[in-house]
Amino acid sequence: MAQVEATNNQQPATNNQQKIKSICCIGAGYVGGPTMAVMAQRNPDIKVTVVDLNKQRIADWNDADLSKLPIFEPGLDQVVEEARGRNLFFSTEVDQAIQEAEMIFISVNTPTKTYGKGKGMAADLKYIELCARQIAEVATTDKIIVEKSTLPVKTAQAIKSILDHTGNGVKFQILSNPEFLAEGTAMTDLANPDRVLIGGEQTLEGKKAIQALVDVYATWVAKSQILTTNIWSSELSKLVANAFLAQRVSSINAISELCEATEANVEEVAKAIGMDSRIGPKFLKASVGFGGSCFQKDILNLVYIAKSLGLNQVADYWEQVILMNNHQRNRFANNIVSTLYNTVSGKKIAFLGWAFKKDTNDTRESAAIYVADRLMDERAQITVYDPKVTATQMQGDINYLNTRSESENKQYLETETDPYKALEGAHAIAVLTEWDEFKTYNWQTIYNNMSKPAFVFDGRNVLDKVELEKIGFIVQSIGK
Ligand SMILES: NC(=O)c1ccc[n+]([C@@H]2O[C@H](COP(=O)([O-])OP(=O)(O)OC[C@H]3O[C@@H](n4cnc5c(N)ncnc54)[C@H](O)[C@@H]3O)[C@@H](O)[C@H]2O)c1
Ligand SMILES: O=c1ccn([C@@H]2O[C@H](COP(=O)(O)OP(=O)(O)O[C@H]3O[C@H](CO)[C@@H](O)[C@H](O)[C@H]3O)[C@@H](O)[C@H]2O)c(=O)[nH]1
Repeated sequence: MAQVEATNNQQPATNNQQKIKSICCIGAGYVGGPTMAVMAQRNPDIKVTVVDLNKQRIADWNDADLSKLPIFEPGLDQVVEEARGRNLFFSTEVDQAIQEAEMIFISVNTPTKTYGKGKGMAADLKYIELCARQIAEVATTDKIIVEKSTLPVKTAQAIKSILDHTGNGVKFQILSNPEFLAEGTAMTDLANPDRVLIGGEQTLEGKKAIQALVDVYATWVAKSQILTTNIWSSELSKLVANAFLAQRVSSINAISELCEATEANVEEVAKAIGMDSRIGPKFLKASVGFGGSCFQKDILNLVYIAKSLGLNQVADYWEQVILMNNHQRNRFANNIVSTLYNTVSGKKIAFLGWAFKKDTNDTRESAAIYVADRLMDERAQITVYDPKVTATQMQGDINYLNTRSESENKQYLETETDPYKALEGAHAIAVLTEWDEFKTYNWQTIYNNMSKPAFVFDGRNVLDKVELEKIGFIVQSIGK
């Protein structure tokens, strides 16, 4: 990123610089909601309207009871409470919000395609295109369009082409402003970002648009942290950032298997290599595998782009990050089966955690889903406790895989809202998410109520192995 072209983000706004007064964000999801809440909180003079087609989602954002917000994110409720109704609004009136806004963020989902060309790899841009068409149809005044969603490099060209062919004289500037927040820490990431990246056309009009967005962020982000680039560098940097992060997780997970085979300890290895300032200590936590809506989707997208350009070695290199992650999940599930004397049929396996990481209710691509599916194939009886994920969500996640009928899934997958009940009578416990509360449980009571031998498979290395072994558990961790 240090190599990308820097522009004039240190310069103050000139007299003819546009000062944004009204923002609309299309998409009230995990990104649109928290991002706009912070933007509104930090810019009380700007009216920020977040719109979505999903009526229930908008109703939940407007719920007077802040515990009903559609997204669980520590600290989000306070920010919403401060700004909502003042200059932050959630609405289903998409056309009206588009018309009123000078700047429109597109923050809709860009999932992996499930059909046609690029199926299983390319990003599905149908929601993005729909937004562009709707803006083109409705807009009567000039607008700055901001790509907030994660998009393949060169998407701005397609958006521009749609917008520029309206024939009604309205002028659009397209910016790329990818979001780097991580779920569970979204509010601190947004309040104090490592960097804000803004890409735009390197023309006078493009630079003005970039400056208008820089000014929105500059009310709370130091200008030195606001990086402006050409639009393609910005689009591509988002995919590359996720690929590098995921690559670190797959790298340490690959080493975890080597550690298990050699009596090395992956945490000691991670510490030893992480103290090298060139490597750094972050994102070296071995686990049952990464999940989340972004890593897999974005790497597949990168792989697809490379393949489309005939860059097969580049594609293969990055695809390996995904293959290693799939391997790590399978390895974890297979190890449970082999340790439990090669059969889990009819045995109760209790899962602690279903979310893809702690402090979120998001389950997209969570390793828990794949581990459960594998164990259900072996006819294990799974009981899950997660402090934030609902039973409906868990059933939906398993049904989405289409491995077996919904009624069979119901038969093999149960949910408990009390962790001690979930663990009672279990043959084995599998820790799938690193929720802090798991460390505080009374493990002696849990042991007393389990079938013996009592196994723990700690897919997150969060429990105290030595203490659990003292109680009598047989504990298997990752990479040690
Ligand atoms: N989740 C994250 O942590 C994260 C972080 C950085 C970037 N991103 C990227 O941000 C984008 C959004 O991700 P998300 O997790 O917020 O998705 P999401 O599914 O939680 O939210 C997207 C929302 O857009 C709405 N929507 C879709 N089409 C619409 C339309 N035409 N008009 C109005 N609303 C529409 C959907 O109803 C949905 O509520 C994706 O490209 C993702 O890759 C996500
Ligand atoms: O050392 C680590 C770090 C993470 N993980 C796992 O990796 C996944 C992703 O974690 P994280 O990156 O913290 O959460 P996300 O919300 O998916 O955030 C990533 O994806 C977002 C969407 O693009 C980006 O904005 C963020 O910068 C990027 O960190 C989770 O399952 C984690 O448990 C590990 O197993 N070991």
